[in-house]
Amino acid sequence: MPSQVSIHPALDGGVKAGQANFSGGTLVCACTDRPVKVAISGAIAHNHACGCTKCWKPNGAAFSIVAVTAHENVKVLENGDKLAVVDPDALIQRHACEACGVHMYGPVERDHAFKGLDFIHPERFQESGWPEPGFAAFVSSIIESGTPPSAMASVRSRLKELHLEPYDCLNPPLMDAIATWAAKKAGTLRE
Ligand SMILES: N[C@@H](CCC(=O)N[C@@H](CSCO)C(=O)NCC(=O)O)C(=O)O
Ligand SMILES: [Zn+2]
Ligand SMILES: [Zn+2]
Repeated sequence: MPSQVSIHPALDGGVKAGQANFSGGTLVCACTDRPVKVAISGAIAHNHACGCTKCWKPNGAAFSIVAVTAHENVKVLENGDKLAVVDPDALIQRHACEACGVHMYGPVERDHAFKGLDFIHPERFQESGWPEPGFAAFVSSIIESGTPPSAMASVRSRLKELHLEPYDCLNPPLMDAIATWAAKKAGTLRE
């Protein structure tokens, strides 16, 4: 039954619409003692559910909720000494709280279409109203974290029911942006 498949605790009851004019807030990790706090002073974009193994997910979630914001919007407010980069070789330099594991922000500093953007998890905002996820990315990747392949039809069906169109990479606008950047860099596209 599609409705029995769990996607993420914040989405399973239906995707709650956010506010289009949301202009940031404070991200807080899961620690009760000395929580890490990060200010986001601007809009977020491209919010999506992500099934990849690299994004932080709460316990029991098959998908993360992840969006981007401009790097200049990100400022560590409190307890930044608890942060460490999860994988220094990754494109996204995910800064995680070493005590609770929550990823607080992940800048892209490498020469890439996403350079200058930071990946963040809007569900960690202490404020409500963040724009809801609009699609599901890296859906097939949930198999890599243990979802049986036989469950994938139900998962995709449930994502569609939640109006989160499933893609096995990013959605077409983001894939087009990556390809456009690559083509311009290679000199095959000049417009
Ligand atoms: N199958 C792999 C996919 C990992 C992956 O490529 N993740 C994407 C999406 S993260 C948010 O949308 C990505 O861009 N990763 C770059 C990075 O992690 O630095 C898996 O599941 O591990
Ligand atoms: Zn923490
Ligand atoms: Zn991901």
